[in-house]
Amino acid sequence: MGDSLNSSQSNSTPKDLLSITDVQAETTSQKRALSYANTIYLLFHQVMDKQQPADRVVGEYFRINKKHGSKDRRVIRESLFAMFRWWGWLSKLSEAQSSQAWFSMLTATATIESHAWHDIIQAWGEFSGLDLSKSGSGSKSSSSDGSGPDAPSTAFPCVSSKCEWMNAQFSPLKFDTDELVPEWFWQVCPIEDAAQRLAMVQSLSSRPPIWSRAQNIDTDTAIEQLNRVDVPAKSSDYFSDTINLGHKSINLNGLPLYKEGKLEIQDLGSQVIGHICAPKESDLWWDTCSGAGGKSLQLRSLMLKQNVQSTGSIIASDIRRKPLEELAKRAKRAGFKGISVSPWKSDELPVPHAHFDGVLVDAPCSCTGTWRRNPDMRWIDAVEAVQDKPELQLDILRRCSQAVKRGGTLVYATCSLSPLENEEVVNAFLAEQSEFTIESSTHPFTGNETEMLTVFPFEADTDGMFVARMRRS
Ligand SMILES: C[S@@+](CC[C@H](N)C(=O)[O-])C[C@H]1O[C@@H](n2cnc3c(N)ncnc32)[C@H](O)[C@@H]1O
Repeated sequence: MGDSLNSSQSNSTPKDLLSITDVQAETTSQKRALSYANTIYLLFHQVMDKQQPADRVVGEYFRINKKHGSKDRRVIRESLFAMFRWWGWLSKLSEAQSSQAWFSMLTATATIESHAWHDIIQAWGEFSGLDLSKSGSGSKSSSSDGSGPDAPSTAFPCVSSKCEWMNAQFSPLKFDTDELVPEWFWQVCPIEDAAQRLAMVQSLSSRPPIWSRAQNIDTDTAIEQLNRVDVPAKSSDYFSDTINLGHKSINLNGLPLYKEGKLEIQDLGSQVIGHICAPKESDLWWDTCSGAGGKSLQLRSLMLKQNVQSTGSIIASDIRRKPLEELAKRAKRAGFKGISVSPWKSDELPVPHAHFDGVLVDAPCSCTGTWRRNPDMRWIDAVEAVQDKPELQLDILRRCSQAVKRGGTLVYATCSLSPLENEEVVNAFLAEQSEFTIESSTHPFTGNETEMLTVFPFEADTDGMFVARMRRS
């Protein structure tokens, strides 16, 4: 049994452990491979069986199991998250319910993701009994110890080539790219065009980079400072304050720029929403579902970019107190004075009616647009995650719209890719509220002029988002 399974997992039932009676680990690599396999198995089942988000499960596991070094953490974390990305295919291998099947899944995952820990992958391959020569695999990347960044994989440049490999390797089983997301996703997020459908699967099967925003600092200066501490930061083609921080995880608290409030993590797709709000420097905005204030901070930063003496301000509200406390910390770190909080205490507005130049409703939603970062959610959630939301979304939008003053702006946004939570909610609202009309906007990534704007993840390597801007007459 792998040595990763220590006393911290003692309340796990035996069925939580991989039963390895038919595998003999002899070499050091084999022993480590076995240990990783056990840990990944345990974490995978904790996520799937208990429906707990993988991020939280992994975070908690490493908090308790401090003995893991950085390579262990990387192998376990990346293998686990990769398994959710490919679970639509791997689940077909799991039907055998044997330890060999688990090793086959680990080997297939590591191979199609071109992971760098070759000694471990080789051991998993040996335990699985797979004949990897069958499908001409053998993608290698530059780092053999798993500590460095992976070289880009030339073996599997796209999801179709990965699919071909699976079909060749595991024949007579059949694999199709559409299966990488659950069937219900296509029902509530229909895409007719085959090329777009493939692009959607391709993006949902890969991780976006870490996107951030420079605030209170010139973007080029921020990028220079980040490059000096080996963060591969670069600008984006779309917004002047956006910084792409690459794919490697970063210790933000070790970055002076972050500690000084000059760098905020915010996905580029999410940044589109602030630009569609387009607040003027002296505006008063209400961020109605602010969470920890990603958009509040962006709105304030956009005001200050127009005028450092900006007199504008933002009131942030949420039904949860903790994120509002976090927002207050972030605003303090940035030195932003114009942000205050006003929590929701009931269905009554926590702010005055007909008072704001702009109201942003970044509504609670199914979060299907964030599946690239949380690949487990597609298997934990069911279609109800989408179908349950529109009634609440329309209710929040309806109530919050009362705070918009005449001539003011109302923006509705979600990180859902489903028209049920997006266009249909906005259309239902417009049908009952004749004072509001929709305004068209330019999609920043496609250049299309459109009334309601969906940011698809494949357009600019982002999360998926939706945003619509309305005006009160
Ligand atoms: C999509 S998140 C907001 C993300 C945030 N705007 C940001 O940029 O980080 C939706 C937020 O709506 C809040 N929420 C849920 N139900 C709500 C309700 N009935 N009224 C107001 N806020 C609600 C949630 O607590 C959550 O923080």
